[in-house]
Amino acid sequence: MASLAATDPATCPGSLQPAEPVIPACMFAPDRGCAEDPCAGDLYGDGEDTSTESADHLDLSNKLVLVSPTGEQYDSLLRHLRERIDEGCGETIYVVGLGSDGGDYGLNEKDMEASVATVRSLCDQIEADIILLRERTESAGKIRDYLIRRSVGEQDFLEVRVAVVGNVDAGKSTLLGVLTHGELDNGRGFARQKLFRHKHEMESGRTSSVGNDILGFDQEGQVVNKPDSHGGGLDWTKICEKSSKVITFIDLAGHEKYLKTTVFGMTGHLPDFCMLMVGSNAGIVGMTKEHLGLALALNVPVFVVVTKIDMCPANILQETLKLLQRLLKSPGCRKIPVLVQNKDDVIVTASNFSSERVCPIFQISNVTGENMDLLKMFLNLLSSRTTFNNDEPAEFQIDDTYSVPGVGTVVSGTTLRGVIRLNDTLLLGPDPLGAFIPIAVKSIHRKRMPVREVRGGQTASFALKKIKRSSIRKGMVMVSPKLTPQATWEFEAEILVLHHPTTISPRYQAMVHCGSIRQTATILSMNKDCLRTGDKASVHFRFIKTPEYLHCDHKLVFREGRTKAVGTITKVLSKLTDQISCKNLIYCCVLRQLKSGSGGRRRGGQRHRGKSQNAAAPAPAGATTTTSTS
Ligand SMILES: Nc1nc2c(ncn2[C@@H]2O[C@H](COP(=O)(O)OP(=O)(O)OP(=O)(O)O)[C@@H](O)[C@H]2O)c(=O)[nH]1
Repeated sequence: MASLAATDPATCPGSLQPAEPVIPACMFAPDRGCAEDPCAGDLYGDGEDTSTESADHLDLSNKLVLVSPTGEQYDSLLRHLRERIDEGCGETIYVVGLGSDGGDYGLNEKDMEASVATVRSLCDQIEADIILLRERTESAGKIRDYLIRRSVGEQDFLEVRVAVVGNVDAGKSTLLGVLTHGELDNGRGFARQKLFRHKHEMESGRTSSVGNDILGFDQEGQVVNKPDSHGGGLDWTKICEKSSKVITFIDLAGHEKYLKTTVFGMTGHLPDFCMLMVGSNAGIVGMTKEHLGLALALNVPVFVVVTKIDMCPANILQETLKLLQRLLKSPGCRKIPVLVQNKDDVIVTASNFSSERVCPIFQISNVTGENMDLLKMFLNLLSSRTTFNNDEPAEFQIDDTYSVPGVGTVVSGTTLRGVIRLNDTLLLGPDPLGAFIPIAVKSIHRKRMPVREVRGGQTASFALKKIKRSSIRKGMVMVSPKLTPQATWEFEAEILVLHHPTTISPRYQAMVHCGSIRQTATILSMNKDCLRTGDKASVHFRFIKTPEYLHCDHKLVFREGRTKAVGTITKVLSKLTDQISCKNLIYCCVLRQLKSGSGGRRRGGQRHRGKSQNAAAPAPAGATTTTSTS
């Protein structure tokens, strides 16, 4: 069984035995191969898992249950598989030959054949494709892992979003160039040239914008991307048509000066996973910890890709891996780092990845292509974390707007829940007064491909009827009229200050990122006098420019320069009375400061900018009329 400890430097050039003991990959294996496995019960994921028996009372824990199931057992197995596919957003890894009832593992040839025939028949019933991932031999025979993925038509594909972060020069753009264009790098920026979107990026070699690149996998798990032989461009429509799964990479800038864009990419583009890139020669430098912290704060599962192993001396690589593992295991991260070295490790880590605690680490070279196949296999096995329900009222968050000649105003973003169909009328808002207006969807594109509908978890662009681009901004939403949406100026959040040079106190202003909302907010009050790095508090915020559409439990990032806080919205103050009482609170605050003569003076490191006066001024128009015009 693969494990870090089993690494042989001789067989894996450039990769060395880490000095620290690390968790073996088999700890998470569905086969419970490690006797010392303390969490096997929780992480066990094979087809005969008894944990889902709530669906029915039948015992499906015997490895032979698939050989010749009774009618009742068959129905039960079908229900069980359906549930797992729904949970996995359209796919699951199914293990044949592994009972959870304590017997020997493995099936003989004949029983395996019969079991696989049963699984195939189950897959036919639910219209799913089945791909063999691996076969291994145990004491009583063979065990096989299959990927079962719901079949999708030409117009449909499973969608997984991966945010790509890491310090400048870690090789982010290069890896995306290599993955999506299928050509290796030359170590001097060849592969990344295909991705740069702005002239200055081409010249400086630095990513500044949020870029989207796609990688399609067909039903067999093979990459379908075929760059055009002339311009080297990718035909997204062709990729999507041929793919059963499309990975969208959200390529985020590594340089600190583009942190605002990076935070927006992480909050506004709703990544399912985060790929943290680390240059093996440079190690954990610059923005690496910052980006990791951001992903952890937003509860996005992270996997790490260590690049440039072709040019890194063995001792430096070892040092980087050691520091990386120490960082991941530290109390702030509480991850279980697992070094991925072969296909078994890929399957084991991918099937346990959504647990958020496992953190797979890949070591790759964009120049030689070493271990690229493992990374691709892992990407193909990742499943979306957004489950969707057809019956939920639709909600779509806007992260960009365009004016397309001949089409009109187009908005792009992510469908958070429900289904949006062509010609649906949704409510768009909030406008500066907090109002929502009815708007019809003229056409829908997914990855540049025209479609008739989009579902929760999918990104899309909508052409809208009779609306100017200037009246739409990032952070607005389009929602089903059933939701009777309300905009709000104020909210409460539990926040944790990750970094601040001095102290934060009421009237402090900073940029709030929440989903695709990006707006300055003022702290009106909090349950502590002031906040320092590491402090937690319940804080009352107020947007300074326009009201926004918010939900409780949404994650937020609050930042200004190097100051950063993360948190969760606990209360949305949308009622008129709430807001009036908050206005009173502001006046009291101003009065108190006038009396004490401290008005306008800097307190505890808080920054007073022109804008901060807005906070203490009477609420702007619309503040008292929280809203809903449908
Ligand atoms: N030898 C070698 N060079 C690499 C590898 N990966 C990337 N490079 C080189 O490293 C340099 C930086 O790579 P980029 O992809 O631009 O780095 P980045 O992380 O996207 O940087 P920003 O966009 O500025 O955040 C380029 O010259 C690449 O050719 C690798 O695996 N091996």
